[in-house]
Amino acid sequence: MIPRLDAQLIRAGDRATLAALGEAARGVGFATVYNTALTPSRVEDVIEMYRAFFHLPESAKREIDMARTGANRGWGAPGSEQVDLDANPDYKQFFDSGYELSKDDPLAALSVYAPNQWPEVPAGFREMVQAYYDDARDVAMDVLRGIAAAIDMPRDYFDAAFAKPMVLLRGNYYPERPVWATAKDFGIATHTDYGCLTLLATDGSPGLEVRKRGGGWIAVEAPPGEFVINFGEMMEFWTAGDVKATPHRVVGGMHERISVPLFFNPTHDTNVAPPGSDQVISAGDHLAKRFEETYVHLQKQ
Ligand SMILES: O=C(O)CCC(=O)C(=O)O
Ligand SMILES: [Fe+2]
Repeated sequence: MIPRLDAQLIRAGDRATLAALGEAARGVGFATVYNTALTPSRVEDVIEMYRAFFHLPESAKREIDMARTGANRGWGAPGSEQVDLDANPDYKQFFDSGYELSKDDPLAALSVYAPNQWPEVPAGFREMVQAYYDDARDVAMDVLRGIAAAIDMPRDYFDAAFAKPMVLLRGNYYPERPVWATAKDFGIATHTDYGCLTLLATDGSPGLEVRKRGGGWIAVEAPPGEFVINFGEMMEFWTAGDVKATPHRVVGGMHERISVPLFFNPTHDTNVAPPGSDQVISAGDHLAKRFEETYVHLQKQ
């Protein structure tokens, strides 16, 4: 149901692989990819680095709490994101880092390019996370080129939109599902991602569930080194609904779990409206709007 695809075959333009990718993009909206430039041991190291960060005492994480800022860089406490307004805020914690512009860049004041906040410990956290950020962006760009080809667009159709991309890298930490959790409490409640493509690494634990077109949920698991990919709202706009942004969630269970999504969002000024329409949908406006809806400290009410 969820296809497993070889990233090198996507890159090489292998017909059968692109056909499966196109089918996933138009259908269930999820696939997994393996055999990327990011080796399993590299991904494991990154996951363990995030785990060490999340295991720090709360006081250390509070030092870089994003709730003290007007943006979304640094630590997000439990209950600080509400992705579904019909559910309670998520019980997960997370750490977000993103694209930084030089101070004199005309877009530098926008909150989608806010400066990162790094913890002092664990040692080497910043370096490891930044190196992963750079390499995961290349993997995501390659997959996106494959998708363009798979849906009969020029392979480089999306390239120009990623010059100053609002790419966000997140570490999610799901503790054991709390005893107080009700039917309205989730690790992450049902949502669609906001951008173009999400490249998700997990520690291999189960938890992610993907909504089937006809209703019901499919569990998706991937060990470190195999990535779950899915498509976001901007991609659905941009392809006039050809590519699907599929709802997904994590209810959470008996064991802690780490996942590391890279949200591959384009440059702020990109128009992600359907090609040939006279609509304008600014990627930056859409992202800022979704952030203001879902981060509790940015909600306006
Ligand atoms: O942890 C997961 O498997 C999914 C996380 C997710 O959907 C998200 O962070 O947007
Ligand atoms: Fe998601």
